[in-house]
This record gives sequence, C-alpha cells and structure tokens, in this order.
Amino acid sequence: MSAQIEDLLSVGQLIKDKWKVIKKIGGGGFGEIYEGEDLTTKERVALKLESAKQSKQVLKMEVAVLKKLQGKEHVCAFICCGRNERFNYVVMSLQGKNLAELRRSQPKGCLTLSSTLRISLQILYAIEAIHSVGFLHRDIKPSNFAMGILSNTCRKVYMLDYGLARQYVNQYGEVRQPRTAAGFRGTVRYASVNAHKNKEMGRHDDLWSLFYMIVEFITGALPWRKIKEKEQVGNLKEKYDHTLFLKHLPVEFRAFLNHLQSLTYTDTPHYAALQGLLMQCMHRKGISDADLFDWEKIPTEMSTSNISFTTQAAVKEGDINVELVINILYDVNI
Ligand SMILES: Nc1ncnc2c1ncn2[C@@H]1O[C@H](COP(=O)(O)OP(=O)(O)OP(=O)(O)O)[C@@H](O)[C@H]1O
Repeated sequence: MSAQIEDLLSVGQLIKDKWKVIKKIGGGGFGEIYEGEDLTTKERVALKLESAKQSKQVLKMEVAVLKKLQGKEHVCAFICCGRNERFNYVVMSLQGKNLAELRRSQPKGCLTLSSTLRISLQILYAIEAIHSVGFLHRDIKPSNFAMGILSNTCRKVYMLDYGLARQYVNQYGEVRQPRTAAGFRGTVRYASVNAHKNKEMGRHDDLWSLFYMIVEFITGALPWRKIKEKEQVGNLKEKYDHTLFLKHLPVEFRAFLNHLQSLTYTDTPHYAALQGLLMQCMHRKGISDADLFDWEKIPTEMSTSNISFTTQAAVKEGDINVELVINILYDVNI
C-alpha cells in the first residue's frame, strides 16, 4: 500500500502574501498545479510546484525555458518563481482545458479535421518557437497543450511543461554532438521510434510526437493505445507501416510524413513547408479560422451516447510518463 502523499499547498493558503490558492488543478508527473489569484489585481494564475525533497528536480529547467520563450506566441506569461524549504514554485498565466481533456469530451473521442488542422498549425508554431531558442520540448503530447481561458485567448493553443526540455545547441548555436546513448524521455504513447531506441532526440522527434497526436485527434486512437510496456510499444512502432495512417488523413499528410521520415538528428525541419501543408489542406477543405472548434459547438442528442468504453479506458492508460514510473520504481535520476 502506498502512503498518502500530502499536497504541498491547501486552498486559501498564500504564496509570498500575493497569490491565494483557489483550487488544485493537477498533480502532474513531477509536481502539483494549482489555480491561484493575485490578491491585488484579481488576475487568475497557475502555480506550479515541486517538492524540495524530490530526487528529480525539473522546475529549474521549466523556468529557464519559460523565461527564454517570453514574448513568443503560444507561451504562458512568466510571472514569478521562488523556493522555500518545502517546495520550488513558478507562477505563470492560467490557461484552460488541455487538448487531451478536450478530445476525450468529444463524441467517439475524435476531433474534426477542421479543429485538428487549426490546433496542429498552432502547435507547429509553438514547436518551432521552442526550437528557435535552442531547446527541444521532448514531451509533446495533448495534455501539454491547453486552450487559453480569457475571451481573447480561448481560441489560442498554449504549450505547457518544459520540465523535460533539453538544449540541443551549444554556445555557438551549433547542434550539439549526439550522445551515443541517451535515456528515454517523454511519454510512451507519443514517443518517436528514435526515442524508444534511446537515441539522442532531435527536433524531428518533437514533430513525430505531433504527427502521432494528429492521428489520434482524427481517428480517436493510436494502434498501440492498449499496450503498457514501453519496449512492446517501441517494437510495434518500429514495425508499423506508417503509411497506413494516411488512409485516415487528407492527402497533404503524405508529404508531411515523407518529410518527417527524411529527417535525421542534425537536420533543421522545414517548419514552413509543414505549416504550408496544413494551410493548403485547410484551404482545399474550405476550413476557416472563424469556424467553431468542436468544443465550442452546442452538443446534440447524439453526442455522448456513442463514446466507446475502450476508447475512454485507453486514453487513461496511454498517458504514462515513463520517467515518473521509473523514478517511482527505482528512485533513480534519469
Ligand atoms: N499554466 C497552466 N494553466 C492551466 N493549467 C495548467 C497550466 N500548466 C499546467 N496545467 C495543467 O496541469 C497539467 C499538468 O501540467 P504539467 O504538464 O506542466 O505538469 P507535469 O507535472 O509535468 O505533468 P505531466 O507529467 O502530466 O506532463 C496539464 O496537463 C494542464 O492541464
């Protein structure tokens, strides 16, 4: 039996006499997330905490990358950070529901092509932005993207969680030499074949994870959704004929997949070409930015009756953060 781990904060508690804890919104792999309120401005904020005792400290990386990304679109505003004897914390702008929750809330657990293309385009810009400041995200997955919460941000996608980020360039801006073996980082369901093989991850690996996200948004599931074991998922992905996905995707994704398959560690992805493919597809299908997102539509009678049990269950089990599991099992620093 595992001991009940106490929350680092409780509702009503103050941080730095400035931010009041409103409610807990998540207990992620490496910490806790709370909604808070700035007592002076009444602005709603997100408070992300990690225990000072935790063996794997990731908040330092989170703060470093978040600061580097300030001023870019699709990035939360950095407000403050600090530490005390119990925890490290970062205060940032609060966002809304993440894309994993939004997909699951849809009938059959799928998004329409219209919503998928428009959010994927924004995610591509976000990935390009983090790469442009010299970092890889290394945990691209639906729960690491959220829609804004304000009237002027609720149609914008925000990238979250830089705890597993890694600098891929040296001080001269050159791509670092790849290590011969690197530990697995990321989340099994969305990890690239490269990541499964413990190869040094590059910019293309973040894009592979986006590709898997797109397939899941459109079809509601990935072929390895029910497999828990990391090695087994890796083997299946390696053997899997990825062109089979193209049956479910618009023709533009042939070129998208071809480009991903052509990339190696050192290559700079052609972000503009990938963005152009998504835009071309939107244009061809008559999709407009003004269209409603799936979650903005008023639900019809049908909407909840068709959700398959297996899809819902699969969603839960796929979101395993391997690093967390390994940390719990062996208490090792990866
Ligand atoms: N700024 C924010 N505003 C609103 N919600 C947030 C914010 N940051 C994170 N969250 C929510 O908390 C969840 C976990 O956050 P995050 O991924 O940063 O933490 P984590 O500990 O690394 O979790 P995981 O291991 O699941 O990736 C997110 O999926 C998101 O729903």
